[in-house]
Amino acid sequence: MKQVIIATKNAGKAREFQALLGKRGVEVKSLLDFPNCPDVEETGNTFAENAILKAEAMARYFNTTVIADDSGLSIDALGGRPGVYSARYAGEEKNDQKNIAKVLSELEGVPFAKRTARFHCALAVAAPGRRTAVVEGTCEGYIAEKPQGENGFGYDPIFYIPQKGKTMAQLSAEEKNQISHRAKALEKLDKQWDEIINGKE
Ligand SMILES: O=c1nc[nH]c2c1ncn2[C@H]1C[C@H](O)[C@@H](COP(=O)(O)OP(=O)(O)OP(=O)(O)O)O1
Ligand SMILES: [Mg+2]
Repeated sequence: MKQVIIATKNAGKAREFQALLGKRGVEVKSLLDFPNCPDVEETGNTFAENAILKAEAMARYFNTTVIADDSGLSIDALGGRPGVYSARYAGEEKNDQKNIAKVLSELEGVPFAKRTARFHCALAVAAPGRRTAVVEGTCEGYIAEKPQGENGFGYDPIFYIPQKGKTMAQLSAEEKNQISHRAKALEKLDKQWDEIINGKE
């Protein structure tokens, strides 16, 4: 089976890539399989910039093709925050519960119709000696009044999808993987997929 390294230390993302790429006949390794690999500082101003930073650093480190995901939540009533700061919104410890609590308290009193938000995902594909490719996907929804559901990760319990009448965390993994920002971004790599996994290294 073909293998690809996803440059993430986020177990939730890794699980989703395993499902999404498994369907495409590709086995996924994440940085959780390489506990000694270095951390990459996310100093970019956009999801794309951060995805490129992570993918290129890890492509150099492993000397092979690497895909990185930089993603997050943009809330209109908060001027697009937490955005690229989604993971560390309530502090460097990157605690999902604390991040959710901070968002909910900032949105206190904001009526449902004004709680529009979207998940963004930028994927960068980097390989030694090749130009890095970037694709992006989004998923539209509303910020719920309180967390609901146990599935997924991150902000999923407060991300309400009107078409489903559920939060992202109330969807099964299969359902999330049909509509998520990550799935949409990955679809845009499908035409290049053969080249990505068979590319010269
Ligand atoms: O499908 C999602 N469902 C819920 N929340 C999500 C999703 N996708 C991203 N998010 C949130 C989680 C984290 O707060 C931030 C990602 O931050 P981001 O820097 O890209 O990932 P990370 O630091 O957790 O792992 P890594 O950089 O090693 O890939 O956005
Ligand atoms: Mg990160």
